[in-house]
Amino acid sequence: MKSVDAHLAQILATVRPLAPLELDLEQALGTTLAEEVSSPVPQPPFDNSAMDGYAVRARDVVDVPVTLAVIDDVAAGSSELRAVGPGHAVRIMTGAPLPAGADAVVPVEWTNGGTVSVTIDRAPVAGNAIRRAGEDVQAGEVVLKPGTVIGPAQLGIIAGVGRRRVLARPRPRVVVLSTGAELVEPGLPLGPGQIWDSNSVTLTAAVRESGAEGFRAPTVGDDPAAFLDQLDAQLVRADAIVTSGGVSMGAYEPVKEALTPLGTVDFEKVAMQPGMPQGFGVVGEDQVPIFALPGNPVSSFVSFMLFVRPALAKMRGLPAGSPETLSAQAAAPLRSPAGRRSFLRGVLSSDGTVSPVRGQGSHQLAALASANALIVVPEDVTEVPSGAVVEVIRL
Ligand SMILES: Nc1nc2c(c(=O)[nH]1)N[C@H]1C(S)=C(S)[C@@H](COP(=O)(O)OP(=O)(O)OC[C@H]3O[C@@H](n4cnc5c(N)ncnc54)[C@H](O)[C@@H]3O)O[C@H]1N2
Ligand code: MOO
Repeated sequence: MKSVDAHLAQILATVRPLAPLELDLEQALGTTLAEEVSSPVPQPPFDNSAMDGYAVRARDVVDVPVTLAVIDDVAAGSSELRAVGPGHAVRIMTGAPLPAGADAVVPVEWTNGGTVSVTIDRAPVAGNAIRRAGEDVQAGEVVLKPGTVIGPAQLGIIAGVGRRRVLARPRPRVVVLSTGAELVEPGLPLGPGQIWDSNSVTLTAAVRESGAEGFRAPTVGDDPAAFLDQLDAQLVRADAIVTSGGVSMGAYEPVKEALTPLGTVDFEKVAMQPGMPQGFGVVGEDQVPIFALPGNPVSSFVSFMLFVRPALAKMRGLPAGSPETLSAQAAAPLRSPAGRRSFLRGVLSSDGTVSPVRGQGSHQLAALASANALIVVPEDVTEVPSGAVVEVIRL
């Protein structure tokens, strides 16, 4: 059997980062920056007030209370400014440019709020409540580096330095395709022998949570030709395809039957539990990566976390590898089949212990939904005593 690490290594050697595109601000959230972004001007671009109050010369407000003549009123956005001379004050709002001559701002709370003259009863130090030009960023300074994921604050600084478009790797478009004649759309009634399709819902959500765009394609039955038709139809909008079901040893395995003759997708047994049967390769003219995951609900989800998620990270231009683990103490004894790496479903507590959930079958989706971690038991370990230290992957 192929090892988990060898399977991931093959996947990561195959998938490529998506080519960067010029994206509008509206499209850039969640994408990966592929250029340096710098500010053409200092930020703030000019000295300005940090508070609503009065711009003054600090040396005029040493002995308080003192009354000064209010010679002007400046709001944020004002451009015509009168200089502050001896005995003068200018009423100023937060963000408004500091008039020449002034070297301190007195918050309105320290005054009587006058508009013709103002009485100030607390002395400011020079520089009080002034935000200096360039205090955040110097002109030409780099504010974001390539490889940064653009979240809300990063998008904000891109806009804040005046950019409308940015060069970034887009979020991969991933089509999720469930197969199985027994599958019924959630919300519709079940007939005999049928179950509701949960895998495509889980996997599409997992795609989105991995920073990619997930599209849930219509489910196909057990017919390899119908599967290939659906695949063909979906390939036009896909940077990657994830399928579920139809990859094991049964009489009707549409994914395996349809893809094996192409010669570009391998179906193998990977030494893990759950998730042993795995298909991976490329399809179509553009050599789109395809992940043919096993149909058991827990198996497909665990496979996604171990193989698809790192691949999506690589496609996004981010560091990619095995999921991060942390150490925890097993709160109960654990069992694992010899020669396979187990990913048991567990609940990780804040006290650093992890308890396996009841129901470790690869069909037990409700048990998975009650877990917040996968407990990793190595290939050469079959029993873990209670209290032993184990590695866990947070879900
Ligand atoms: N003789 C063998 N039988 C099986 C083997 C084996 O090595 N030899 N491997 C087992 C393992 S391990 C797994 S995992 C499954 C994988 O099966 P398939 O990928 O072919 O998946 P299906 O047979 O289509 O379905 C398996 C199971 O999962 C349910 N399922 C499928 N799709 C969905 C969906 N979208 N939503 C919810 N549930 C789904 C399906 O009804 C089956 O119960 O094979 C074992 N058998
Ligand atoms: O390996 Mo299968 O994925 O256990 O259920």
